[in-house]
Amino acid sequence: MALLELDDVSKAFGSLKAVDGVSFKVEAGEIFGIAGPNGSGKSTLFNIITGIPFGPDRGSIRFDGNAINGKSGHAIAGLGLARTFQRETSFDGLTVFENALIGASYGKQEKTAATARNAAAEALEFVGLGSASFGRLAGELSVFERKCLMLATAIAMQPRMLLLDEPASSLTKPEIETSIGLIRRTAGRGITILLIEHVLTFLMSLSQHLLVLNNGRILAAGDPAGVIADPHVIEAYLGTRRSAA
Ligand SMILES: Nc1ncnc2c1ncn2[C@@H]1O[C@H](COP(=O)(O)OP(=O)(O)OP(=O)(O)O)[C@@H](O)[C@H]1O
Repeated sequence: MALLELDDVSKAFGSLKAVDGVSFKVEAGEIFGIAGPNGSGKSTLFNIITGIPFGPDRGSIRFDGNAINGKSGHAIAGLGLARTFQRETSFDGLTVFENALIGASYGKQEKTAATARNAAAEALEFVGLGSASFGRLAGELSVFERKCLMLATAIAMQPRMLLLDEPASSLTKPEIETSIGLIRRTAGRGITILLIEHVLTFLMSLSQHLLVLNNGRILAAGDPAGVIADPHVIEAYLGTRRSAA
């Protein structure tokens, strides 16, 4: 059984079909990449999977055997599905440790206060925000550190699956390399990863499966090398993106 399964899922904003009849499966343990031009529906897809801030208009979404369409974002997170956001999102007035502790308080497993603190500390160390960073205010971190904090907060939830929305955006080349290693190591913890990214080298180096969206619909999906060689993909996406990636 797939860990995540979408069947004919759609979401419209007025007459705009942002996600239009999308079906795919993500197997446990894989890194599954999603590409597509600006406005193709990638973030909306993440929103409707996680229920943050809204679910789909129609279609079925199953996670770990549970129907999750229509459930609240809180309930979905509680089943072990965590996400990060395209823009660095943290509680800027709280410390690094307090942010991760909030993540650790969510998630599938009930945690005692001590277990939650351990999960928060371990996740922060894992992403490279060592104990010297714990007392810093999140709002004072660099963009890269804020992305690491967002990842640590999600990992502290101890999810089965993590949805990463453009983790490489606004990063320098060395930071992108570090981020690739970090995502590989995150998958190595047994966390299944669904990854949206514009930087194609990033997606290609990480993903076992690749899906390309265009105008809310699936343009191509499958083995990454085959997908990026698809003429429809080259026309709709890579033709304008390859030089920028
Ligand atoms: N809350 C909303 N209300 C109205 N329209 C929306 C809303 N969210 C997204 N859209 C529209 O839905 C379409 C898909 O947007 P979405 O953000 O999902 O695309 P994307 O592929 O993630 O784009 P990008 O790569 O630029 O982040 C766009 O036309 C966008 O303007």
